[in-house]
Amino acid sequence: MPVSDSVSRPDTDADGQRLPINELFASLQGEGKLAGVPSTFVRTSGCNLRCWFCDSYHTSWDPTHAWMALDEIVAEVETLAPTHVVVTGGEPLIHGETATLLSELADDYHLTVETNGTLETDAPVDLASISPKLASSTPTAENAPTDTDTSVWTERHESARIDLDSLASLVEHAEDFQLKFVVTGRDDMAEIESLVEDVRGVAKREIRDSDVLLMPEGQTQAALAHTRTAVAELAAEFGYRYTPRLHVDLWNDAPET
Ligand SMILES: C[S@@+](CC[C@H](N)C(=O)[O-])C[C@H]1O[C@@H](n2cnc3c(N)ncnc32)[C@H](O)[C@@H]1O
Ligand SMILES: Nc1nc2[nH]cc(C(=O)O)c2c(=O)[nH]1
Ligand code: SF4
Ligand SMILES: [Mg+2]
Repeated sequence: MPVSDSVSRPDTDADGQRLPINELFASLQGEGKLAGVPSTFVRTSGCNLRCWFCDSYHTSWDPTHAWMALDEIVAEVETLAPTHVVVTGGEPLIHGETATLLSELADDYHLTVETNGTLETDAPVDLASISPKLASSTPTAENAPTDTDTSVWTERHESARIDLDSLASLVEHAEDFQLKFVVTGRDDMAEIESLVEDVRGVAKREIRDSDVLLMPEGQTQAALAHTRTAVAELAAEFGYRYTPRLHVDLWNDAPET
């Protein structure tokens, strides 16, 4: 269960269901099995985790957003050209309304959900893009992207970051899935191997090595320059797939890309 999404809901809900939207834009899918595919991104705000490296700081550590009615979101998606929609965050599955949005889009769009894998959904999903968070993602006083005391999040993040039942449910539920790990270096590999085996043990669906993707940690082109070659070589060595971060290669850390 989410421990806190850091998003206070408005008092009234006269306009029907709404979601806190941080940004909504068309770009190319930059990560994973569909890298390069023109896609519309709907980024919800609020997260139940606090990765120290989060590249969407304004949806997790310091959430900002406009409350948009689901009809408004669908209308905005319809003004954009892509036939693929990526619902991301923050953690989109902390909001029950995300399932309604996905249902409303399902007939007309290919739907990817980017999720940290701690929550289940019964919504229609074509690609569950699951990014389980490793021990190396846990915030500490040294690495947290804020000066305020984050010790409460060190504990919350560490205790909430892996939920095997949710991981298995997401793997089983969607048309297709990927397990997309953010890799900081070789020290992450033992945990990845053991977690993949654990999920294989509970999921009633085959998880091929080609469903396991290693993605270099890095929010900027300069940071990725330090990680991508080593992570690509780890993928080759362990037999997993490598995914670039095309959007960072192309547009660095610009918003709405
Ligand atoms: C901002 S998250 C939102 C979705 C969800 N909360 C999650 O973590 O999967 C979108 C994707 O960016 C990845 N990500 C976030 N910060 C990153 C970083 N510094 N380097 C590489 N990938 C990162 C996440 O692992 C996830 O795959
Ligand atoms: N171009 C682009 N591709 C992405 N794939 C996953 C993203 C995300 O933030 O979830 C993302 C993103 O922010 N931009
Ligand atoms: S789970 Fe996703 S949105 Fe939440 S802090 Fe980690 S990378 Fe950011
Ligand atoms: Mg992103």
